[in-house]
Amino acid sequence: MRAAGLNADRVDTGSPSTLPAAVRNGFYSPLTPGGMFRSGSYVASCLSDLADEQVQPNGVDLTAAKILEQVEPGRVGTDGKTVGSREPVATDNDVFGLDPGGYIVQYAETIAVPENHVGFLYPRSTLLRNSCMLNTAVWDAGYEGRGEGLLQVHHPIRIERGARVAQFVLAEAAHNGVYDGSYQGERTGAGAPRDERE
Ligand SMILES: O=c1ccn([C@H]2C[C@H](O)[C@@H](COP(=O)(O)OP(=O)(O)OP(=O)(O)O)O2)c(=O)[nH]1
Repeated sequence: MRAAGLNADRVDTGSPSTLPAAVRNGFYSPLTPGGMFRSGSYVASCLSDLADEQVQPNGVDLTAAKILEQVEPGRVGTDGKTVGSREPVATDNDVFGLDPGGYIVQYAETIAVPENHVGFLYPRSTLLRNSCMLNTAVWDAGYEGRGEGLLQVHHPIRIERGARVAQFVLAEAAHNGVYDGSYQGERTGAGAPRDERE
């Protein structure tokens, strides 16, 4: 990620020099409060377009709006990156029939990660129990958008559009600045469809 407005949250640990450099330099303290995971209702307050059944004890379930298949190579370089083009997987009666392979899932919900927090996403265990996995990255403080994940299918599966596939959780966290990267505001623009369910 890229961070805007660097605002180092240093802590005075008073730690002896035998501690790791990150602790000595004040960037991390085992005594720093934080790392506390928030309740499902708190997480729900940071998301829009939710149904009651999506709010779980420790987080909020996200639904699959669209599933895509990558058709052109992407690029990750030292000077930037590009995402290769993808094409939507067709549905049959609103069901994605997926053969083994890698797919991109676009979530229906808009997430706004509040300051002093970091987000993590986990697959619904039913995916794992069906030989599928959802791979995810870090959700930065200040990010807002409808994100994406990598769905690995190791055995054919049928996923209905709008079905719950993942759970998003929020933990309190110190951070340096807020998210200001290229994915800020993705799929939320005015004039864009409310979501991509149709
Ligand atoms: O599984 C995930 C994890 C994160 N995000 C969102 C939230 C995160 O804040 C944003 C950017 O992620 P990251 O910082 O990893 O992107 P990058 O590859 O470093 O690109 P950039 O520097 O343009 O942000 O994407 C997702 O959509 N899916």
